[in-house]
Amino acid sequence: MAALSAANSRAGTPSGTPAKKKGSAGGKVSGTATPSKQRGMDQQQLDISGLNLNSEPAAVIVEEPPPKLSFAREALLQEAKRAIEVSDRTGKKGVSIIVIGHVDAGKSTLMGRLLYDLGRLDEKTKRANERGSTNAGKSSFSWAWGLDGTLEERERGITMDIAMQSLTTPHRQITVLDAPGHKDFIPNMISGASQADCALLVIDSAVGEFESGFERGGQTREHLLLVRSLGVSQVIVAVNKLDQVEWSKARYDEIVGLIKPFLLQSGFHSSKTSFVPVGAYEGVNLLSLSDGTELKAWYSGPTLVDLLDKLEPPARDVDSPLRIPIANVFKGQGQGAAVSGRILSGVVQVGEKLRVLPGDESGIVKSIEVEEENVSWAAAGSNVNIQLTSIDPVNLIVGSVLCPPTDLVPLATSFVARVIVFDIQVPITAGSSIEVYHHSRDVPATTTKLLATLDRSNGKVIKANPRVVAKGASAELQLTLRSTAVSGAQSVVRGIPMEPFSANKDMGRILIRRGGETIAAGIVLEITR
Ligand SMILES: Nc1nc2c(ncn2[C@@H]2O[C@H](COP(=O)(O)OP(=O)(O)OP(=O)(O)O)[C@@H](O)[C@H]2O)c(=O)[nH]1
Repeated sequence: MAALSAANSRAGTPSGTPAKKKGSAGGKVSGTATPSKQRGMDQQQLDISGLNLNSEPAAVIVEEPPPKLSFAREALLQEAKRAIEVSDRTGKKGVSIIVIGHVDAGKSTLMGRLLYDLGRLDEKTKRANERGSTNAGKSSFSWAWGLDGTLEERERGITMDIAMQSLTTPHRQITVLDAPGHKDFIPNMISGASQADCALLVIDSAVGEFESGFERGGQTREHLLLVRSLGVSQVIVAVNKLDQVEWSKARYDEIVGLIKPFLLQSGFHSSKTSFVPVGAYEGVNLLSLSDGTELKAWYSGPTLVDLLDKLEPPARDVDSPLRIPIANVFKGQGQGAAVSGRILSGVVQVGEKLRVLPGDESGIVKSIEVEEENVSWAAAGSNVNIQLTSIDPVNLIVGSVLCPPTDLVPLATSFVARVIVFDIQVPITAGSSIEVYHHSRDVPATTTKLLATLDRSNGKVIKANPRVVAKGASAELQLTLRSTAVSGAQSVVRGIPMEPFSANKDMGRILIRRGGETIAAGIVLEITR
């Protein structure tokens, strides 16, 4: 977990020649804290830098000459396509997964144990985590400590933000985003899900626990709906803690029987869903079934790693203009800053000038890091850390989008969206106050018009200008952003950099929340202002 500590490493997807292999602790780059250093950073400092509230007077900036471009645009595209083709044919394919599930289902334990079994967590750290968690009276959380890095997360025994790790299976290089299960942290989970290709849903099979996670208000359903709405189409369901139900096949079958129809209803294709029985704490059926005597009596299917190893890598939209929504900002002393995020489309190279939207500022790419390695370029589908120079860090904000100065993302303050309404109790009416989520950005908005309710199967209008939109409906809504200015301040609405779904799928998805509850998800049809 430990979200702000993010970026232990990033998805291994085609990118330029590694310039330098770095140690996992990362190094200091030109006096700026690199993302991999963030784990050790003071929490308050991180929060402040994320919010851009730093009131320190600006330091005198001595400009270093910006790096030069290595490739002309066409040559870069050719190089990227060639490298992707070679990597797909011969190398390990890169995929990003988000680990989701109800609070305490065992997500961090499962990932901590898997990292250990795959050799990514060394014996010394494992023992330190065992000692630390035992001393804190939380010995059952020792595996989770591998991911739950902040003091508060360890004290509370819950994940609060997205932690990022990478692991390698025989044919895949996997970036793992461990999402918080607690409902208060759903916005962090939304930000993580928009960087993922696949989901790993962890279910607690204990009697009563599965039920409370799956019933209305539980996070199992909400997480599944959210990730599907954000474009994730593959899901592996790990039915965990089977040791607590004596490895009962009947219980496993019961859970699979209830989750399967829900996955289909939520829009997952059955060929892209799989189920696996596991015991995360003991490491049963993660890498092998060898310790699972009771499980072996009735299960001989794939292990979790077998399933991870078959995940389909994302389609890479290399030809479209570059789009990188900023998921995290890491500021250090002096000029520039590092940002992390997923390249949704296009290719980026060192030396390139990038515009930050919203706003008028541009920066120059000083370095790019993918999977703990500095590379000269990176393409769509990669999760990157980018060091930007020639820009005041105050202009780098979580939720902004990096793009080429010649191909700007439209800034929307009012738009039409087609949405699916979740299982809500109070229907949506015109003039309702809501919040729009787009990647890592959330902005207050109003449902200015209810344009139509639609038939979910064929998209035909059922009723134009309906008075309300109720649960389960599909509808077209006009949404308008509201100002976040406090009273007395000048009211300025900062637009969201977004594109219609027809132009760029990943830039055209939104979620709508109200009062801490996700009420609808949808796609942007048209930007009206
Ligand atoms: N018996 C048993 N307990 C487990 C297993 N896996 C996890 N646990 C326990 O479940 C509790 C919660 O585990 P976490 O890994 O923190 O759960 P989580 O889903 O990451 O929690 P949040 O991120 O806060 O939602 C801990 O006490 C774990 O030891 C398992 O296979 N068997």
